[in-house]
Amino acid sequence: MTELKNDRYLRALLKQPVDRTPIWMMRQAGRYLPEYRATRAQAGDFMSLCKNAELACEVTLQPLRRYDLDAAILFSDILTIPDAMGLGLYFETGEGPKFERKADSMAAIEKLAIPDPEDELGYVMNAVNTIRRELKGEVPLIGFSGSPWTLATYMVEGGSSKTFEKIKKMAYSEPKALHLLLDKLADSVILYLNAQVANGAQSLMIFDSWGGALSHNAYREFSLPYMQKIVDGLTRHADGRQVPVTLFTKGGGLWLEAMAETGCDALGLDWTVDIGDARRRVGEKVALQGNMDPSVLYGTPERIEQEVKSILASYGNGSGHVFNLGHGIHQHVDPEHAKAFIDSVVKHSGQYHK
Ligand SMILES: Cc1c2[nH]c(c1CCC(=O)O)Cc1[nH]c(c(CCC(=O)O)c1C)Cc1[nH]c(c(CCC(=O)O)c1C)Cc1[nH]c(c(C)c1CCC(=O)O)C2
Repeated sequence: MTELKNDRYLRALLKQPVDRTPIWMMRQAGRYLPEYRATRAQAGDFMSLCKNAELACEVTLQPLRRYDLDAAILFSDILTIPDAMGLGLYFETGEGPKFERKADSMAAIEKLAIPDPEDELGYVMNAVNTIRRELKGEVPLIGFSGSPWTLATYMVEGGSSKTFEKIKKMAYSEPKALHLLLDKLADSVILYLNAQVANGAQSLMIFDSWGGALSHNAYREFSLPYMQKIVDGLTRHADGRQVPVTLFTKGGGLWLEAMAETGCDALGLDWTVDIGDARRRVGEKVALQGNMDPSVLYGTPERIEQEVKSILASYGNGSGHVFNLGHGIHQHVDPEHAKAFIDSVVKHSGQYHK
């Protein structure tokens, strides 16, 4: 067990005192960085990059060499689980993820097996091990997974969707089939995340990227209960420390109180909520991560700094805030603007932790 040299990210998630607000960026290893594009070209395609532990480790570390980040995130994808279930994931340039086979009927869903994380997903565990070793205790490593609902959208639709027509049709006409799929996914995610912890992940995040597409009632039927099942099934301690769990429903601002009741440690916020209001609503129950609109990074460094100051002021004094973007960094952002963002958080957040 290596002592962490910088643990302010873990401390903030547990609302323990910190010297300044920690920061990391969703999709911090990605196409906005020229060194990422070079390593990806070397790997061939995106999934080959995920499956090569040395190269996945290299791209995980790239943003940490440039910026004062307080956490590393495993380089992988949420769609590894459906791929391991046999759906055949592939990426077509400019079109996002696609599956060769869909899970769009009771018959197809009944056939799906729960993947063994050390076997079909062994490449992810190799990456976790390699990254944890190469981080040398500098900052904690975040492991992650998609939420069952979000994974199911890709599996039923066969790829990305704007309307979620097929899965919503299933939700209202064949709810038993969808519940079976979500339940199998929750079981798969529990095994997968616990294996990530066993292999070295020090914190976990669940991406419910499409929970916000659901109605008020449907969110409580198809997304939240399965995240609850996951939270209940996770390993919460490793290496003598608590492993904090963050739930992020994009577009989930209306449901923060309900999410905070799951027993998770933190909630991710997109940019549609005011972080100070969110803090008042969830009280002492959970920490908050977020919530700058990634598009602000298209603005000037001065504009970025102004936005950072306003979010810090809205959260106010004390621990429990992990600074982040409200969603992944866009591919056409200037890496110097990402630097201005991170440097502003480092520069202005100390005053809230006196
Ligand atoms: C919905 C979702 C996916 N993947 C993920 C989510 C949840 C978060 C979110 O809401 O954005 C999660 C994800 N994907 C990736 C990470 C790596 C860690 C990080 O730096 O945050 C994480 C945490 C790498 C990636 N995952 C992907 C890339 C780009 C692939 C490339 O190099 O071409 C990266 C860096 C591919 C991917 N994978 C997925 C999409 C929609 C895409 C983009 C397709 C495109 O824009 O062409 C599914």
